[in-house]
Amino acid sequence: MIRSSPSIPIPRTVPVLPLHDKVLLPGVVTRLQISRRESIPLFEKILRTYDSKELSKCIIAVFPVRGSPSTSPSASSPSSSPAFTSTSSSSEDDGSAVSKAVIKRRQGVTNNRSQGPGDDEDSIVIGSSAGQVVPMRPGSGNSSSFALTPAHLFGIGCAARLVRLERAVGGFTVVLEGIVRLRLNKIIAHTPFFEADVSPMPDKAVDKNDQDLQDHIVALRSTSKEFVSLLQTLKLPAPVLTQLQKFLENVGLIPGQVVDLLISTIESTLEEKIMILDAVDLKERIPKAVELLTRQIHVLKISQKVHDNVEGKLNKKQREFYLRQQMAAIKEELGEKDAGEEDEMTTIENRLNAANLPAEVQKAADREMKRLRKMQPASSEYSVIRNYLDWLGDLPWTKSSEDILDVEKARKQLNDDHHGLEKVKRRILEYLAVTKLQQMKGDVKGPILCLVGPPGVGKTSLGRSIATAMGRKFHRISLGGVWDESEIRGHRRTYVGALPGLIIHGLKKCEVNNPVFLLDEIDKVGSRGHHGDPSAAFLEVLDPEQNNTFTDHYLNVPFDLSKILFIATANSVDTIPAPLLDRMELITIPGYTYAEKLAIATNHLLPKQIRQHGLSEDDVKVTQPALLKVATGYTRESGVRHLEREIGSLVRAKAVEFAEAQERKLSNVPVMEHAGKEHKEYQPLVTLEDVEEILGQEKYVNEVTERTPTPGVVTGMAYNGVGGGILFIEVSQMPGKGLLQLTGSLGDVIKESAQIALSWVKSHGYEIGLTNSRGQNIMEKADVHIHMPSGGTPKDGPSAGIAMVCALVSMFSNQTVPATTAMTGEFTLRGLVMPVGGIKEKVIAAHRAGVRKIIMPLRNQKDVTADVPANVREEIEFFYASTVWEVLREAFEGRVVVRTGLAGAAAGALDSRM
Ligand SMILES: Nc1ncnc2c1ncn2[C@@H]1O[C@H](COP(=O)(O)OP(=O)(O)OP(=O)(O)O)[C@@H](O)[C@H]1O
Repeated sequence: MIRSSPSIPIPRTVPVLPLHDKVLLPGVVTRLQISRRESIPLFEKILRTYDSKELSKCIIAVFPVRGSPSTSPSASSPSSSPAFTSTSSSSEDDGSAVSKAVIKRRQGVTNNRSQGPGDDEDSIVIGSSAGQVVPMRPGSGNSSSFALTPAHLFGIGCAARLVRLERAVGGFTVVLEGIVRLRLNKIIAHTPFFEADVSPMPDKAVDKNDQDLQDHIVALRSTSKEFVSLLQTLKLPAPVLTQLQKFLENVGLIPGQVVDLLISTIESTLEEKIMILDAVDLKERIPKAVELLTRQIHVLKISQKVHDNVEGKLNKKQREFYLRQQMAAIKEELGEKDAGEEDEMTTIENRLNAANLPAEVQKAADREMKRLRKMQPASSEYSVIRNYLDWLGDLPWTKSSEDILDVEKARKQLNDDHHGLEKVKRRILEYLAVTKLQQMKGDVKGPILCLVGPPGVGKTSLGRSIATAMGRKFHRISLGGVWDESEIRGHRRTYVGALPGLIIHGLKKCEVNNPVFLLDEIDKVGSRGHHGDPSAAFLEVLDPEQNNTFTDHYLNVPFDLSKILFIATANSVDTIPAPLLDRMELITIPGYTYAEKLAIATNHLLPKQIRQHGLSEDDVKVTQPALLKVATGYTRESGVRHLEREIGSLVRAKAVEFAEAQERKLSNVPVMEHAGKEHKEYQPLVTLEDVEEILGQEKYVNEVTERTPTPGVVTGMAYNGVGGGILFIEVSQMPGKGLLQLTGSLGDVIKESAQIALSWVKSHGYEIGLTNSRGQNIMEKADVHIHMPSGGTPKDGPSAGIAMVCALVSMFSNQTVPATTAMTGEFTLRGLVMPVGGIKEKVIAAHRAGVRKIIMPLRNQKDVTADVPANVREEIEFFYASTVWEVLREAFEGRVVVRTGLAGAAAGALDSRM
């Protein structure tokens, strides 16, 4: 509140309130918290003496205190607020040294100085009538042990009227109104509180003829007007402003009061305020005040300018950043934070700004930033949030690489990198062409490709070629053995050490949001792990309708995966869950024939290995028969990975020879004498004979062609997801009671096939010519044992049915089936031959193994014509059967007596039911 000081009579003796770190000026109302021991008795007494209505009659003298050892600025009353406050509040607990210059002048007026032993500068007695020297206790270090003496009181103070007095925790709350300046003549009582003899020093009336004074008043008027108009921009309450303006109209009459009031509102130090209190003469006070006001106006103008800049030119985020910088500077000044820490914040913020986050993500980032700012950097939560923000900042939310959708270029790339695979390449090019058209329309929602085939047939390298052809980044995610959903989707942040999943990790690594992701071995993803089903996570990732809002558990904000080109690979589709399979377009890559392997080795693997070993194509040349031998004698696989490894060994051996030859050349040692050994000149050519010398003995012999036909042994054909192969079925009988024994790591289905085969043979023993009469049991006194070698490899499925029938008939009839004749086909109890899968792989593998005649179900004929390469078909004789009678006739080439009349009737009856 602003009040003009009324003319109130001031008693000559008044109680004293020592004021620490604060100055009360006439005309100003202030609120104080009283908690010092020295002041409490005064207010206790006032409360006892005056009732509340008479309180305003109580006059006390308020003198600033100097020399208090506690010189730290008051935390509860910061004097830095530029805002205008007519009623200020302060704790008088805090002490501060007052300006020595002012004090010294005052000392000359009222104090006697006593320089006794042990006295220091502060041991001053105010007023000789006090009659005593009160030395300050040496070493009194804190405010609680600070013993106030009259010597600490400043010589000029202010008479004050009590406006309000209330008890508060630990003392009192008082509101005082300054009335008039006072001079401290002497202290006349010390306990329980100081009482002093004082003389009021009211401002002299303004002498209109005093030109000096009038000039000062003119300066004061214009400065104070400018000051008040600036205050208006700070949005002070309107009533306060009008009151202030009215008050200023009287500046010509009461310039002293105007000065006192304005000075108490502006930013000024304690020393400056004491200077104003001390300036009793108006001609001294007004210029000082004008100086302080002018300074304040400057400060206000600058902050106004900064404010306008911040408001006008910067957007919301920049303004926040700017203000935060200011705050950082203030905090640093106050010693509350170190500069390095703020730097870290700025770094994170800059990174987030650079990441161009989508609105929803930005919101999450802002929220976490806010939390981070309030945290201690040493806390564990701090690093968790910091990590999270790092992830947000590192992800390519909007960064894409430019696509090259040039079908011709892609065709060239695929042809350069891969031999053959015509169908696969055609399908990939179709896919790229469609993607290109879709992209033109701005709608990219192609199917997910899944390359299915045995290991080493080039699925991964096809994926890489697609990425290169499109100019996209390539990332391979190996899914073999992924059992937890969280490996794909990440862990929630509530877990200690939580991290995002494989998809988000891949994106961070690629640094763009449209890479090619190769999901390798998607068929090996474990379903139903302990912690959620990982294949279920893929349902979302691979669904073009849903994956634009894929939410990783760790990030907890959606990331748009729709720009990623997903290509999956699998060895077999059997273990891929149906819903996942449904989302993918399958492209099957069968195993290679030897002719294809030879071409791949010649055109790709050999040149690649030569390059990798630092040689040139002229340094190593391998003949075609030698390469074929490496493929047939040292590898047994559908793909070419082992072949590449063996070729690598071959090239390495040649590299050593080559290096030695180079060394000899450099040291000029004659070829024959080097190191005492005999050396031939380096030969780049590797021939058929050299292969065994370099790679050692052949690992695989052609099992089929090397075998002599044996009764009870038949060649079957297998396909187990990682490629085709041949397998042998061995049957023997021994004395017993008609039991069947099965070995060779067989599954339930294959075991049942064996039982069906045995039952059929037993029931048709007479027709096949194994028994002489219909009722005779061929196993009356015998047990039968069926074994399939490679006991370590699990086998299952119904496709060995007809091979088992032939093996049993062969054993019972003692007739052989040629080893180069292989067969596959499911067999029913009624003698029907049912179609089976994996024909292409089985035929190619059998061809590799040396099989030259294949018996298979009639209904598989179309697979042979459509899928089996022509060169393989040409070298194999196919026989298609629909009943087991036909199989037996073809397998034994007429050597088994089939009672044709009966068998033919049975076969005809069966045929009509098919
Ligand atoms: N048709 C081909 N032409 C040229 N190189 C080929 C061909 N097929 C495979 N390769 C080469 O064979 C090697 C193995 O291929 P890759 O790693 O792509 O097999 P994969 O099918 O992905 O196997 P896996 O299923 O075990 O991951 C690679 O070096 C690849 O370049």
